[in-house]
Amino acid sequence: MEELIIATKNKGKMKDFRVLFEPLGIKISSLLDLSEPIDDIEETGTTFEENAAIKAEAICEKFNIPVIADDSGIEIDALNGAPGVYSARYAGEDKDDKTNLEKVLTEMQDVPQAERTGRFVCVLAIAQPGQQTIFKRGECEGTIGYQAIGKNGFGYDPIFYPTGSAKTMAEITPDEKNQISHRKKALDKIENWVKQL
Ligand SMILES: O=c1[nH]c(=O)c2ncn([C@@H]3O[C@H](COP(=O)(O)OP(=O)(O)OP(=O)(O)O)[C@@H](O)[C@H]3O)c2[nH]1
Ligand SMILES: [Mg+2]
Repeated sequence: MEELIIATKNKGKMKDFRVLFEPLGIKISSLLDLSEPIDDIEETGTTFEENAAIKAEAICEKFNIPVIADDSGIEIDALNGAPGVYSARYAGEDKDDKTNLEKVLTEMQDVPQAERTGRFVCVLAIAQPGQQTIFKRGECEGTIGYQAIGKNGFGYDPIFYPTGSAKTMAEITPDEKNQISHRKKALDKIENWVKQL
């Protein structure tokens, strides 16, 4: 197989995927790497599965080749599961990582440590011409900090402490993140599919 398209415009996700796909010897391209510009795909679903399917199927139909899409986010128990599927747009349609995490920190400022639990969720959808879309889910449990710490990663990584870690997801290295992340766990479940491409 020459290359696999990941139906995303998120550069942070693509960095994760490059680390994850490298050992498999597979070249991946995002929607930003293609020779023609791709219109934004509206995420009208209310679940990670629905949105991942919308993205994967739209691009699979367009190019008639296998496509993976990632729909992901952070679920915070004290916020009844928010931001959830709205993680990218939590503070507005301009999808700004910093204002998103600042909104969460403000909403969480009076929540005690014991109630600051949450998880990252990643659902991968695999769309293939003429076949039913396949879904795989990975989750990474942790707690929400009181301030943003660390420069690595993206999104909510600077406020997320994976269970058992004294460092945020943005303080650990990309390799360390990709051993424990929701994205890695979901990808592990499709490794055999990817290898047979
Ligand atoms: O700290 C984080 N570490 C992660 O590992 C992570 N994975 C997802 N997220 C958050 O969830 C949104 C996804 O929303 P999303 O799946 O709709 O993606 P997106 O709109 O950014 O890009 P696309 O793939 O749709 O083109 C992202 O923007 C982030 O805010 C993460 N935050
Ligand atoms: Mg999106």
